[in-house]
Amino acid sequence: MSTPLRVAVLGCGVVGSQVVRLLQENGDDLAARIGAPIELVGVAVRRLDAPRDVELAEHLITTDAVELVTRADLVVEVIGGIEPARTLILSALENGASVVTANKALLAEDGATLFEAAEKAGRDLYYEAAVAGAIPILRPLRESLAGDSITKVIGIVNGTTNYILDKMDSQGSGFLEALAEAQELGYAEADPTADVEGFDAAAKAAILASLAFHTRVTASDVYREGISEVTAADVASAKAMDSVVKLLAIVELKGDQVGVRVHPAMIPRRHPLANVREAYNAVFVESEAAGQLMFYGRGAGGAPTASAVLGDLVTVARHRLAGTKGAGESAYAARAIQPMGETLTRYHVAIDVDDTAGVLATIAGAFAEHGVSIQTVRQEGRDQDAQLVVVSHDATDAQLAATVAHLRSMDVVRDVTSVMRVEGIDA
Ligand SMILES: NC(=O)c1ccc[n+]([C@@H]2O[C@H](COP(=O)([O-])OP(=O)(O)OC[C@H]3O[C@@H](n4cnc5c(N)ncnc54)[C@H](O)[C@@H]3O)[C@@H](O)[C@H]2O)c1
Ligand SMILES: N[C@@H](CCO)C(=O)O
Ligand code: NA
Repeated sequence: MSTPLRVAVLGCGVVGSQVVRLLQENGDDLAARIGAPIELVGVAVRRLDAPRDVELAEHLITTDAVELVTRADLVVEVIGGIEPARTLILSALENGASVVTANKALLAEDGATLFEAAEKAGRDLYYEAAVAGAIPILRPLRESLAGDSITKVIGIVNGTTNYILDKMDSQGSGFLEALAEAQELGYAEADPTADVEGFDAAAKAAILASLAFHTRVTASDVYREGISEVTAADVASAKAMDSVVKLLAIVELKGDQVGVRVHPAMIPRRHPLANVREAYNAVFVESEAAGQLMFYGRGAGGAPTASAVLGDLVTVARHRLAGTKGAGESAYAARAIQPMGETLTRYHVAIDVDDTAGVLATIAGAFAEHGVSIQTVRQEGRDQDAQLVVVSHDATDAQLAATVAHLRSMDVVRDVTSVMRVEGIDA
């Protein structure tokens, strides 16, 4: 066998500790699969005395990540966040190391700098763990589907928010209670705002859009709404329509433009994404020749994420041994981003109205005034007032937003109790 490949792991938290565990437990198999032994030369941590979920020889632990990357052939970055992760990855590449990272926040903010550095260094930068954890989705987009034309990717790509929405739907749990459980289980980001407000899903949407459409999409290009405004009333309203609320990431090709958005949406319970429970993720891909493909599995958690990291590590190690590297960034198409206002969406709107003659026609008139056609209306009478639940046909997001603003200003409208986009039913 060849001389050992030296591996440095940066960060020993939820994911890092599982990467270290698998490296230590599966060393012989990994060596056989790669064709060279893997030698763990160090694990960079923030604090030497912090409790860790993995047994680790003391001489391997260091707080000097900068020094550690200078003595590794393969660097695994699982610290997260922008700095010092970016500087460490750049310095690893400059030193000739191949890099594996799970850091979607960094890739979505400044992937271009990292990809250019990897290209310049002639080294690999792999990041399967960054999107949908254990699910192989980036490699299928980069490699298996490289000969096809992808038209749309729609997915549940954040485990924490899916866990919260699932518990609200199935157990009537409160938002904060479900979030605390998701944090306890290791699904949430260090700052769970990234999950709850959709930043994490938006970073993943940017990465998916870049790969699917061969263009550069950054986190700031993504239209983003999180789930902090989703109420028990929204969840109940969805239930009444035999639907569920999910946080969706949707990236699609619209002519020459790329639509890229993250927001909660109601989807019918019969839709396959409706059955994605707890912290599971699922991603649908539609492409011209292959048609529809679905990827499903654990999108968060230490061991599942470490599985994707190790898969990349084996790949980049094999490349090192063969004196080659994988394909770099493919951004030749340079597409513009479609403004959210021009995106075709559908709305579900629940409205408390005065139960008087002609109210239905008045409400329908408001939709018509903004050019929005109605698909269904359900009315429930309740003493002096009534609730109307309207589901629109496809209209631009701008038309729908204007309709809701108009409804809110009307005398017959007591309250607009739920507004949510609808996905997954035929227009
Ligand atoms: N947890 C998941 O389910 C999951 C899934 C996919 C991707 N990720 C990504 O993996 C990365 C790590 O996530 P995590 O959940 O393990 O986070 P974590 O907070 O549990 O672990 C990060 C660790 O890095 C350490 N650290 C911070 N600064 C450091 C420094 N300068 N040097 C060395 N160590 C330092 C922290 O002390 C912490 O232990 C993030 O990019 C995250 O987005 C996480
Ligand atoms: N915090 C993320 C981790 C996986 O990327 C989630 O909940 O999905
Ligand atoms: Na993945």
